[in-house]
This record gives sequence, structure tokens and C-alpha cells, in this order.
Amino acid sequence: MAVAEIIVDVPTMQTNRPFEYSIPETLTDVVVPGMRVEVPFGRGKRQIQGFVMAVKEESNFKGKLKPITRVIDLRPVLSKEMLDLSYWLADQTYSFQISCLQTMLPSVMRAKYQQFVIPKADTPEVKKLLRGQTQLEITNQLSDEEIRLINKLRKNQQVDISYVVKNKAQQVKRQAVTTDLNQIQLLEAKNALRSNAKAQIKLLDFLANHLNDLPIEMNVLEKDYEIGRSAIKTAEKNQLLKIIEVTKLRKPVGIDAKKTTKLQLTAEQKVAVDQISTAITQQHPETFLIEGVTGSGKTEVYLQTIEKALQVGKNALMLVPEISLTPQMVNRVVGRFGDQVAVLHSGLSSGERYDEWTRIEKGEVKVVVGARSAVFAPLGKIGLIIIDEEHEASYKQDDNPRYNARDVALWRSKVNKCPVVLGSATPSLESRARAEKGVYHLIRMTKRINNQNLPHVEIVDMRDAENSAVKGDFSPALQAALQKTLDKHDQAIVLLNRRGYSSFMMCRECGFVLKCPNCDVSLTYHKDLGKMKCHYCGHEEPVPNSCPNCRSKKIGFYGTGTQNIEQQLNALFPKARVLRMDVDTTRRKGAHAKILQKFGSHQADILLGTQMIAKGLDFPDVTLVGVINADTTLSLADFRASERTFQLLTQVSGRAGRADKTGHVVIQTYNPDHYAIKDAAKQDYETFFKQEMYIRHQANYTPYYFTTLISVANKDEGQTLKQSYWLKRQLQSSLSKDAILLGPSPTMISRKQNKYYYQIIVKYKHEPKLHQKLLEILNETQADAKKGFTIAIDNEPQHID
Ligand SMILES: Nc1ncnc2c1ncn2[C@@H]1O[C@H](COP(=O)(O)OP(=O)(O)OP(=O)(O)O)[C@@H](O)[C@H]1O
Ligand SMILES: [Zn+2]
Ligand SMILES: [Zn+2]
Repeated sequence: MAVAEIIVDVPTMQTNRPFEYSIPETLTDVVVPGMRVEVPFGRGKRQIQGFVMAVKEESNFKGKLKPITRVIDLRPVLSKEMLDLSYWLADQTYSFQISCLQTMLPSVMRAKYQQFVIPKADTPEVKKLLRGQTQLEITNQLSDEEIRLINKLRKNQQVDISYVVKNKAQQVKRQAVTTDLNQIQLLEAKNALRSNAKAQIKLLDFLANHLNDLPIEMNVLEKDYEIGRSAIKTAEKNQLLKIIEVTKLRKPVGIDAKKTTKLQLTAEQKVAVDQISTAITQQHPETFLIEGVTGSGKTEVYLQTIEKALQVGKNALMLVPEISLTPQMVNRVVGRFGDQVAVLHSGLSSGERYDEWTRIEKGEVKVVVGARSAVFAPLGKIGLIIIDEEHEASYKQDDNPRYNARDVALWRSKVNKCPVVLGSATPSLESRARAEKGVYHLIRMTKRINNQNLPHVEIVDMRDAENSAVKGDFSPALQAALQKTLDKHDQAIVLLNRRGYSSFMMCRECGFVLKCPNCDVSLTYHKDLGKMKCHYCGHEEPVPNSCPNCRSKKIGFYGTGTQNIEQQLNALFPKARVLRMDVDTTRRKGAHAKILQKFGSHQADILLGTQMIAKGLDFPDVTLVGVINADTTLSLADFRASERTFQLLTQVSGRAGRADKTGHVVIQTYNPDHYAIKDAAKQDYETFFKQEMYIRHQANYTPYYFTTLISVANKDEGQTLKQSYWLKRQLQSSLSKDAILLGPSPTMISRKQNKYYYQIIVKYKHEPKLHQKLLEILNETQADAKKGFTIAIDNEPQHID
């Protein structure tokens, strides 16, 4: 009797291992690894889902095995590679294996969908099965007999199984506005109106200027442009526009990509392409780190190495940071490889996402571009994996399973025997340090395309009298630079650095930031405690009312919003067209791409935004980049504060002067002498790397030490603390004296949803017992859910807060 090993969908410590079930006679040959099945679990008659991990002939179990109830999938949804990966992933991230398996599937496969048998041949067996229907829905009403038949026909390629997602959102019809008139006709109609017909004037003006965006949904007009329904109805009556019904308006990112062909490589690009190509042909699982200055043409290297992989009959996987934020990059890949590309990103509806996933799984595409979770794409024959902007923290998932896509990519590269390319103008310290040790192969690209100079960067010291005298946030130097740019009809990008916003204290007189005496990170204001606290060691002190450095009273919480900056820009430059990009203006699906498209076609002069405008953008008319407040990231209560600041400033500066015009950058700061700011001004990654490595070495941080963060949560604060100290003692007993244990200390928001959060940080070099100990602790504490404790373990956390 055949036996299946199954991971059941019960995320607890006791069930975190395969259980054996017998495969009923009727389902022999149907049940294969990677399929989901329904099985009875526990005492009652409860039926739950499970993943078949393996099938074998005999059981080691003495008693009688329960049989599988039915199969959920008629074809495996996870490959052997993914099943193997799930073991490793669960172990690495201290997660339940079932969570890892679920994470690998697109979300729709966890939600509601229907399965259909689609005929592919006209044989008597197919006919009998379909009983005259064009397709057969698979329900649990089908007999095992029928399931067996379907399975056999599928193997003989006489039928196919397709999943159809019940996607309500897609079927909703929306009202939209369009017009047959051209711009001149619209403007004439507008001029014919009485001057008090304000709403009509606004509407016609809008239409005249947005002809390319039509049809546009009525609720978008209402919400984004404050054009009401009554104005639209009036215009419809006057035959100036039409109201139509639309089902789906937004094109997925990438669809309007123009076809491109290979560029002639520069000498530096050629070296990179050659080395990577060799590894592709030799099937060598080597990791390359491309450290290439902004505008050095890394994208072309990616494209030509992907092409190499396709030439030798392989496929390529490319990861980019949260993809809806980088439509330009997606367009470039689609522009080169067209239909052979599948795009996976959060901007797609779940149905669209599922369609892309299916195309990959069926082997219909050769290139996959996607954000973090695309690292699990069911792509076969992988010949190359690329991770662009490899330093981005978003490659690490913040929730369970807390995996880093880079590590998963390295795992897949070994299995697939293919190279991995990590690219960035500002590599993470970890990756650059690995290249230093020879673990990664370093490729440096030091010149911009066409030998363009890197932009000239001006640092403005905000402590100077003339700067501290101005009302508002724009120094005279930045104002002058903006004016000059507008006069030349060039474009400017203005960055408002929002991370760490207003949670730390800074002196506006001398730039002093309150730091922890033990940890060299900023202290964070805890509103609930009314105190300044360190997230690492728990040190606390009262909120100062004058600057400990210069005695000035101008010490306070620091931060301005983008809306406020936008108003200041409008007041200073009334004629300038300003686009604002922040969480508020990009909430709507596709809004991000729209703003960039508008800026790219020069329908605006200034793009004002938060971190999301800092990277990847390539606009030839941008000659000025202004940074309002370089210091906020510097003051994050995180040991990566300097690294994040350097990355941000270097990346954003790199947006200026990328084509044939020279770029200029103005950075406003209260810390003009800080090395992260000075090195970023010179776009000098190597100098920054050396200095930062020295500091990490002094303070025992990554990459000299590994870091594991363990957080404890409980509804009762006393219990949380008690448990935290218990945890610390447990750890101490199994660690060598070289390991460093910090905490317990409260996290940034120490109380969320009525639970108290405390954390312990372990810094270590070599602790062979730690991993096992952490698993034991999990077993011991998480088995007893009644106590209400939650322990989360984060290996190499990206944020500590
Ligand atoms: N060989 C080439 N010949 C001509 N133009 C090129 C070549 N390679 C790249 N370019 C152009 O140079 C510009 C900058 O390239 P790209 O955007 O790839 O830079 P990057 O290294 O990714 O920079 P960043 O890190 O700032 O995003 C692009 O407009 C690109 O089309
Ligand atoms: Zn501290
Ligand atoms: Zn001061």
C-alpha cells in the first residue's frame, strides 16, 4: 500500500513535521509530491488541507494509517525544487514549514478558485468524461474513478487543468468619461462658457489637457481632481463628452514598453557581460557583485546577460525592489524581450497575478521580473538570477517567514547551477564585505555612460546664520539652484527624507542628536513613557529641554510633511508645475507609474517626494536634485543609519545629469561633516565602505558579527519582561562568552494591539549551539499557546525598532 508524507495546514510546533497517510487504491498514481490533498486530522472528523511532500511504498508506523480523503489539485502546484527549498527555508527562518509552502504559492491559490478540465483531444474517453460539456468543473462530487481518468488523460495530454479565480473586482463595471472632440474643440467650447460656470471650465480644461489619459473613471475624476458628477452630466447633455462603461482600465505596468535592441557596450560593460556569460555557459553557481556608479549602465549588462542565458536554452529570473515603484526597469526588460517576459508584482490583481504565475509554470515564458516573492517563481531551467538594487531592505520579508530573497536566490543558484548577479551603486556592507573576502566576485563599473561626469554636489550647512534665518525649509542656495533650473526649462527632483520622522531629537542650532551612551545609535522618543530610550540596550533618560551640547532651547522633534513642502514650493515658485509623490498620492493602483510618466514627458518641472523617488529613475532633463533634510535617516535608531543615509543620498544624487546635461545636487544638512554625507557628496562608495567597516568593527556589528533578534510579546507587561529574562538566561547558558546579548528592551512602539513587545539582540561570530537552542526555545514556548506568549525570531534583521 502506498503511503504519502504530508505537511498539514495546522501551524503549530507539534504539527511541524510530515505525517503519514495511506493512499487509497483508487488514487494510486494520482497522488504525487507537490500536490495538495484533504486529510482527516485529529480526533474528530475535521478535514484539513496538506501538501504531499513524498510518496513511498511502506510505512514505518506500526498502527493503521488514515487514508487521504481527496486530492485538491490534479497537478502538482509545487515542484521538487520548491519542496526541497521549503525544508531549508523553514529551518533558516524558524518558521512552520506549512507557512513556507503557502508563501511559495501565489495568494490566489490560497483563496477561492474553481478548477476545470479543458479538453485538448477529441477521444472517446475525453468525450465520456465531459458528457457533452465544453469543460468540466472539478468538485468534490467527482468519483475517485473520474479523478483517476482525468489524471490519466492529463498525463497523455488529452486534457488540461485550469484554475479560474473568482475575481469579483475584475467584473465590476465602472463609469468612465471620454470624448470625441479634439483639444481645440474642447478649448473653444470652454471659451464659449460664461465665466461663472467654474465647474464646466475646470472640466473642459482637464479634458483638453488629458486627452491621452481617456477614458478616465468618474470616481477618479471626483477623488483626484475634484470634478463632480453634476458637471460631467451637464457636459454630457451638451455633447461635449460621453459616459461609457469600462471593465478594466489600467494596463499592467510594462505593457506600453517600446521595443529596444542591444546597445553597443562600453568597455566596462563588456568586461561584466563577458565574465557573467562565461559563468552562464559553464553552469557555474558563482555570485557576482556589480558595484557600478549611478548611470553606469548596469541595466544593459542585465539585459545582455539575460540574452546570453536564453541563447544557451536557459531562463532568467530578475528581482527588482517593490516593482510598482520601478516601472522604468520593467519597461526596459519587456522592451527587450517582449512576450517572453512574465511580470509579478503587487500592483496586479490576484487574477492577473495568477495568470502570470500559470504562464511561468507552464513554461510559456523565459524571463520573470518581479519583486521579493518572485524568487519563488515556478521557473524551470534557470540559467541566471539577477537582483537589482541588492542593498534594498525590502528584499527581506518583515513577517513570517522572515526570509531574505537574496539568500533564497543563492540557494536556487546552487540547485540550478547558475550564476547570481547582485547589482547596486551602493552595495550593502554585507555583500561588499563578502566580495572583499572573495566569496563573491566583484565587478566594478566606475564611469558613467558617455564618460559623463558624476553630478556636482553642494553641501549646505543649515546651522549657518543665513540658513537658520530663513522661514521654511529652503536655504537661499537651494532656492537659487531651483530658480536657475526653472529658467533653463530643465527639471528638478526634491527629496524630503521621511524615515525616522519626528521620533528623535535634534538641535536646530548645532545639529546635535541625542544618542545612547552605550550603543552609538539615536535614542527614540517613547510617547507612552515620556522618555528617550535606546532600542538596543534599554538605556533611558528624560526628554531634554535644552541642548546638552550648546544649551540652545531650539532642541526638539524634527520633521515636516510633504504637503507643507509642496505649499512652500508653490509660494516660492508660483509658475512652476509641481508633482508630489508620497504615500498619499500613490495609494491608488497605477498612480505611481502615472506620476512618473507625467514627469517623464515633462508635464511638470519639479518632482517632490519621499524615499520612493530616490532610486532607479532615469530622466534626461533632470539636472537638479535637492535634498531638504539629509539628517533624518542619520538619526534612525539603527546601526545601519549611516549606511542608509549614504545609500539614499548617493542614489538620489545619481538622478541628476544622466544624459548629456551636467547635473547639480544640493544637500541641506545639520551634519555637514558626517562621513556618510561627505562620501555621498563625492559618490565615493569605496571610501564610505572602509570607514563604515571600521565603525562596525569597533562596535561589533554586521558584517563582523551575525545578528539575531528575538522579540517577545504578551498582553501582560510583567509577563513579557519575565519571559524575556527567562529567554535571556536560556540563551546565556548555551552561548560562549564571545557572544553578546543585549536587552531585553522595549521596541519602538512598545505596545501594539494591547500587547507589549520586548526584544533581545544576540550578536555572535561562531555559536554552533545557537540555532538548535532557538529551535528548542520555540518548541518549549510555542507549544503552549494558552500562555499567550508570542516569540518571533529574525535572523539578520534589516530594521531594529
Ligand atoms: N552601452 C550604452 N550605450 C549608450 N547608452 C547606454 C549604454 N548603456 C546604458 N546606456 C544608457 O545610459 C543610461 C543609464 O543606464 P542605467 O539606467 O542602466 O544606469 P544604472 O547603472 O542602472 O544606474 P542607477 O544605479 O542610477 O539606476 C540609460 O539611459 C541607458 O539607456
Ligand atoms: Zn544603548
Ligand atoms: Zn545644540
